[in-house]
This record gives sequence, structure tokens and C-alpha cells, in this order.
Amino acid sequence: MRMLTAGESHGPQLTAIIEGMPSNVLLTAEDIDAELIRRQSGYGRGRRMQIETDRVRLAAGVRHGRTTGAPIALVVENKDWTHWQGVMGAEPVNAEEAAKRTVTRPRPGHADLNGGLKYNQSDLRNILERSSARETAIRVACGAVAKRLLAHFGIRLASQVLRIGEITAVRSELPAEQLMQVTERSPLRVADPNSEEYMMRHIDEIKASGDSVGGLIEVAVDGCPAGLGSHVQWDRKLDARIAHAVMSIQAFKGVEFGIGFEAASRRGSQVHDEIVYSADNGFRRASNRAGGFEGGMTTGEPIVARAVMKPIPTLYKPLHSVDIATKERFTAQIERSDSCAVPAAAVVMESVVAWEVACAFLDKFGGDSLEEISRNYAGYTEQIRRY
Ligand SMILES: Cc1cc2nc3c(=O)[nH]c(=O)nc-3n(C[C@H](O)[C@H](O)[C@H](O)COP(=O)(O)O)c2cc1C
Ligand SMILES: C=C(O[C@@H]1CC(C(=O)O)=C[C@@H](OP(=O)(O)O)[C@H]1O)C(=O)O
Repeated sequence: MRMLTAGESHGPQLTAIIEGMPSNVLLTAEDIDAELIRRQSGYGRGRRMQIETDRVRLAAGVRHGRTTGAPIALVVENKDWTHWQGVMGAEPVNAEEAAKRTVTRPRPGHADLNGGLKYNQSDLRNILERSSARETAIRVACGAVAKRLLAHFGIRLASQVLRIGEITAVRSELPAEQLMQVTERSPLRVADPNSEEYMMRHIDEIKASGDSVGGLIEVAVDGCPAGLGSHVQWDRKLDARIAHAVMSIQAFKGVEFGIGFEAASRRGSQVHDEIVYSADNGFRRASNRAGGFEGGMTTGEPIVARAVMKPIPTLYKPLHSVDIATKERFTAQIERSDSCAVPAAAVVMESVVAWEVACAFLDKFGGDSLEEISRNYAGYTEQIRRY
């Protein structure tokens, strides 16, 4: 399965084309909208989110609530476009008019300067419009399509925010004061509502000081059979593909599976998962420190991936930069920005992981219709049962 996105942050719309989704998968605009709403509802977003009401238009490949096997076209409109038509229109404008609107001040932490150098642009708007995380809206829409396929096979995903800046989510047994101090890492668990409260307060404090904050996100995938992905070729390893997809999310700076980076300081006996067998459950692992992968293939245990999102680069307490036209130093002027987008980014991460798992699922059980894939899946399940 393949997917490409197009669209600028303040252009008319975001567009995706999905190729390779089998026929007869249940899919409605409401399924996708539910995920788009989740992405918009995270705490810490800026004023742009009050303008947008993201809803998908299924422009191709779906009929009467089911996929047809044809390419699927998804459209999410930018409501902000109405304020930006003059600046973002495709029609040529005269040089004087263009000069008035030119962006020559690259923002630290953004794609602006590198993109300007690379694409030889004197107007950095031609870079920042596409590098913006507005694009994550359409990737969440694609992830929602992938989730509909996975749902037919009992594969489910969940995400949670484990950390916002200095605040880490912990279980509720701890007294409230200690919640602020705990930094220990843990396997997937439900974040304590108190720590959610602390996280929101922390975001407010950081915002009030003119700064921004990042965090740590965890995504878990339950119900994958053993054997998605492959050890035989570097680009078929599913953990590597997931890491690629997660790192492609704007502002994501690191990915780990299971105990992840902690493996560097543990002994082997505290890292690897013992293999156990019972007639009822077949082969399992006694623990899941590997986070669901060995040799680039799923083990049948839940996939547990964690990723770091850096603090939002646009700050109300701005950083210095240099104007590309005048070469003069300046401090960035800010109209609006998110102060923390970690909760929203958790939904994005869940979506890109869903996409990669669905791709690997189709690589393994591929067919043109849901029924054909179900037969292949049933045959494989039986093979594993008898192994
Ligand atoms: C959901 C989401 C929302 C974001 N919102 C903003 C924002 O309002 N302001 C900002 O400066 N960066 C924001 N970012 C991050 C930038 O898009 C990102 O840091 C920038 O494009 C540079 O990419 P890089 O950090 O991956 O190098 C957001 C990222 C995500 C995932
Ligand atoms: C629009 C979204 O996120 C945007 C991502 C973003 C950035 O620089 O990445 C900057 C902000 O946009 P604007 O410059 O229009 O205020 C965010 O609102 C969205 O998530 O839908």
C-alpha cells in the first residue's frame, strides 16, 4: 500500500491518495472524522485550532460505506484559507505585490533556512507552508483508513502521553507531590488523572513564560500475529519502518521499542524475553522488553513504541536569527503558535504506526479483497497453531 500527501498549511486543502487498499473494507467519513477530532482536541494548541474544524471528504475509492479497491482520495479543507487566498493563491502576482508579502526571516528550529537554501527560494513562505505540521491532519486521516482494515483482524492501537517537559505520568498510588518528581520509565499503563492535571498546569506555566515544551509519547498495538515484517532485507524490517514513519512527524527526535535506550545500561539477562509454550496459547514471550519485535518481525506480543517530541520551535520569547535578504540579525516576531502539541502528536504517532502495520499486514496477507486477505490470514493462523 502506498500513500502520498499534498497541501500547504494555509492553502485551500490537504490531499492524500492511498493506493493498494483492498476492496470491501468498511469505511465512512465519520470513522476518519473521529480521529481528526481527537487530533484537534489536545491541550496546549494555539489559536489556529479555533479556526479549523477538520472533516474529511472521501473523494474517490469508497462507495456505499465500503472501499472498492480503487485508489482512495481524501481531502481535508483548511478553513484558514479564506484569510490567506491573496497570499497563497496559485495565480501569478506582480513583483511589487509579491515583495510586500515575502518572508525573509528564517525561524530557528524550522525547515525555513535549509529549505530556502536547497530550493533556492527568496520567499521562505514557499518552504514553511509545506513543512508545517498542518500536514499531520491528512496523515491522521490515512491512519484512520489503515485502522479500519486492521480492525477486521482484531488489531487495535492506543496512545498516551507519558511525559510533558518535567512531568511524568505515573500510577495513582503515589501521593500528588511525588508525581512531580517521578521520572522512572514504565511499560504501557493508564496515565493518572492527577498527572494529567499537572501536565496541563505545566503547559500553562511554560506558555506564560513565553516558552514551549515537548514530551514523550507511547503507542501500543495489540493483536498483531507473529511474523509481520521480515529479517531478510533491511527495508522490510517493520520496527525500522515504524521508526522511519515516526521520525517523519514534525518535531519528533527519537524512537525506541520496549525498554529501548535503557538496554544500553542493562545486562543481557535483564533485556531479552524468555520463550514459553502452552497448548492453549502457543509460543509466547514471558516478558515484552523487546516491545514486540525480534529480527524486524513481530513476536505476537504487543508492539510498544515510544517517541520524543521536541519543544515547539516558535517561541513567544523569541530566539535570534538572520534575515536572508539584509543579512541583519533579528529576533523573531510571533503572531500565534502552539505552546505544546504533544497530546495532538500522540494521535499522529498512533496514525503513522497504524499505517505501517497495515502496510506490513498487506505485504504478508495481500489480496485484492477483504475476503481474499481473510482467507490468507486464516491459513497462516492455522499454520502457526500447528507449528
Ligand atoms: C501536531 C503538531 C503541531 C505543531 N505546531 C507547531 C506550532 O504551532 N509552531 C511551531 O513552531 N511548530 C509546531 N510544530 C513543530 C514544527 O512543525 C516542526 O518543529 C518544524 O516543522 C521543523 O521540523 P523538525 O522539528 O522535525 O526538524 C508542530 C508539530 C506537530 C507534530
Ligand atoms: C495547523 C496546524 O498546526 C500548525 C502547525 C504549525 C507548524 O509550524 O508546524 C504552526 C501552527 O500553524 P499557524 O502558523 O497557522 O498558526 C499550527 O497551528 C494543525 O495541526 O492542524
